[in-house]
Parts: sequence; C-alpha cells; structure tokens
Amino acid sequence: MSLSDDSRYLKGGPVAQRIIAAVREDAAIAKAEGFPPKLISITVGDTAAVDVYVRNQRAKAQLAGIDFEERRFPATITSGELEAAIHGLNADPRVTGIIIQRPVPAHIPVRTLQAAVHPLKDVEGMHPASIGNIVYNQLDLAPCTAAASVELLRETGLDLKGLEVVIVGHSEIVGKPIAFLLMSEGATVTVCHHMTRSVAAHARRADALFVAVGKPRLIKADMVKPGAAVIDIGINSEIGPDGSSRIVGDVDTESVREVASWITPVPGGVGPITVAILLRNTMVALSRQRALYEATYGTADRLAAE
Ligand SMILES: NC(=O)C1=CN([C@@H]2O[C@H](COP(=O)(O)OP(=O)(O)OC[C@H]3O[C@@H](n4cnc5c(N)ncnc54)[C@H](OP(=O)(O)O)[C@@H]3O)[C@@H](O)[C@H]2O)C=CC1
Ligand SMILES: Nc1nc(=O)c2c([nH]1)NC[C@@H]1CN(c3ccc(C(=O)N[C@@H](CCC(=O)O)C(=O)O)cc3)C=[N+]21
Repeated sequence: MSLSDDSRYLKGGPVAQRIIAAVREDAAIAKAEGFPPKLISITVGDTAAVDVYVRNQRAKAQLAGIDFEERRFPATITSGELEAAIHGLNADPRVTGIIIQRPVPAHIPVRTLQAAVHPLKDVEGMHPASIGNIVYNQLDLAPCTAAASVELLRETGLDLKGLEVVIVGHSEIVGKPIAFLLMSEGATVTVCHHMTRSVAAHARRADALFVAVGKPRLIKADMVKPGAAVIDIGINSEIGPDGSSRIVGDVDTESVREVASWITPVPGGVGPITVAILLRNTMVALSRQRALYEATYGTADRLAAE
C-alpha cells in the first residue's frame, strides 16, 4: 500500500477543500451585495515558515474569491510605525481582516500589535478581547491553527467527551487555544511545555496527542500510546539529504506511524486547514461588520445606502 493510501494518515486537503468551497459561495454572495471580502497580511522581517503560510494564503484566497494583499515591513521598523499602519487598516472600510504573521522581530512586542487590530477585523481571534471568547465557549472565530487541529481530530470520529488529550507546547496562538477548544468539547486536557518534568510520561497516556513546539522529530514512537491519534502541528524548514529545503513537523512520523492509529502528515495535514479557516474567519468577520453596518444604516445593502 502506498503511503498516501494509508488510512492512518489524517489528511488535511479534503477538509480544507470543503471549507474553501463554502467560503467561495459566501464570498460570491457578499461581493454581489457590495461587500467584497479583503484580507491583509502583515509580515515583519523574514521567516521561512511565514513565507510558506503567506504563499498559501494568497493562492487559496484567490481560489475562494477573497482579495488578498501582503504588506511587508523591514525588520528595522518601530512598533509605533507598525501600530500606525494597523490603525490605518482599521479605518479603511475596504479592509475586512488583518493577520499579523508571527514571529515579529524581538524589539516589537507582538501583543501590542495584536491588540492594535480592531476586534471586528481580528481574523485570528488574537486580540485580548477576542481570545477571551473561547474561554466562554464562543468558538466561531478561534485562532486558525488551533481550530484546524481540532477539526482534524474530529475526522477520526473519536468521541471528544472524556478523551485524554495531551498538548505539547503552550503558545497563546496554538497550544493554549487548543486546550480551551477541547475543554469546551468535554475532553480531559493536559498541557506540557519546556518546564514539564517528563513530556514522554504525559504523552504516553494520551488518546490524542497534539504537538506544537517547533522541533523536528521531538516526538518518537516510545512517547506514543498504541492506537492514539497524533496531530503534528510543527512546520519546520530543514535541509534534506539531497541538499534541498523541505518542510517537516515535530513528530518522527516514520516511527510513530507504526504505533499510532492516526497521524497527520507534514506537509498535507494541519497546514492546509489552517489556511482554509483563516479564510472562513474572514467571512465571519465580514458578517459581523455587515451586522453593524445594518444596525447603523438600517440596510445591509451597501450599494443601496451609498
Ligand atoms: N500548521 C500550522 O498551521 C502552524 C504551525 N505552526 C508551527 O508550530 C510550531 C509551534 O509554533 P508556536 O506555538 O507559534 O511556537 P512557540 O515557539 O511560540 O511555542 C513553542 C512551545 O513549545 C514549548 N516547548 C519548547 N521546547 C519544548 C520541549 N522540549 N518540550 C516541550 N515543550 C517545549 C514552549 O514552551 P515554553 O514557552 O515554556 O518554552 C512553547 O510553549 C512551529 O513549528 C510553527 O512553525 C505554528 C502556527 C501554525
Ligand atoms: N499569526 C500567525 N498565525 C499563524 O497561524 C502562523 C504564523 N503567524 N506564522 C507562521 C506559522 C506557520 N503557519 C503555517 C500555516 C500553514 C502552512 C501550510 O499551508 N502548509 C502546507 C503547505 C506546505 C507547502 O506549501 O510546502 C502544508 O503543511 O501542507 C504552513 C505554515 C502558520 N503560522
């Protein structure tokens, strides 16, 4: 059996395609009604994982009928200058959503930037006011990667209620929101990080293991419970044996696939769904903006109002 036919592989492509098809229909309707969706990506400096992400955002946005614009800023820019640029985008009625690609250079506090994005345009749900919603189980606009990872776990058909879940990595954009999303589904959640005494001891208990650290092959077969679902979120650029650059996750897929019942490939797992959810979130943001527009002008039809 070829690897791509192996049912142990939880592939992201079909899930992403489903989401993008629905976004495409919504976007076409919104456009016809005078509300074309537009997503702006802000990149500061250079990072390989960001380049892959932005390239795919552009391609899939085009497929879905969402305008996409990349704003690149040099690593030497000040936080104040970036905040001013974000405020300009907040005020621009043509802009539906703003995503700030992480990481940003060390001299810029990323939280200040995330808080500068207007919550109605916050398509990643990273504004402190937005991320609070997932604590209250309001889940329709969650951080994209976290939502994508949970979406892939659902593909296993496992009952999330009471499921033993272990998450390795507790960043505010991936690990922590996954924990909240799964708690709201009734899972029992353990979160590990670099101070955890034995990641292996926790990981071996997991029915579902999520890994978002950024270290190739951190998770080996002896850290995985037989029959578990392993969701590999890592996106790491590596130079392969033939000298060319390639993307690998955080899991030693070749050995872990012999133990796990399900495993997400990298590439082709969580990544494509992350992009699709970003586009879906852009449509959620647009519908919230339209609701406000309607409440303000008494019509949802911008063409009629102008
Ligand atoms: N597929 C996708 O859509 C996406 C993939 N990614 C990828 O996921 C990975 C993680 O991203 P992100 O969360 O932003 O990264 P961060 O660097 O922000 O977080 C990494 C986390 O891993 C923890 N950690 C570090 N070393 C260890 C260790 N040895 N054992 C256990 N935990 C450890 C850190 O803990 P502490 O803080 O305590 O040091 C931290 O919580 C990266 O490879 C990134 O490229 C990210 C976003 C989207
Ligand atoms: N604010 C912010 N949010 C993020 O979610 C975020 C970020 N910053 N910075 C960078 C990381 C990385 N990341 C990826 C998402 C999808 C793919 C992706 O589409 N990967 C495909 C394609 C790989 C390819 O084309 O080679 C795959 O895994 O199959 C990659 C990387 C999101 N991140």
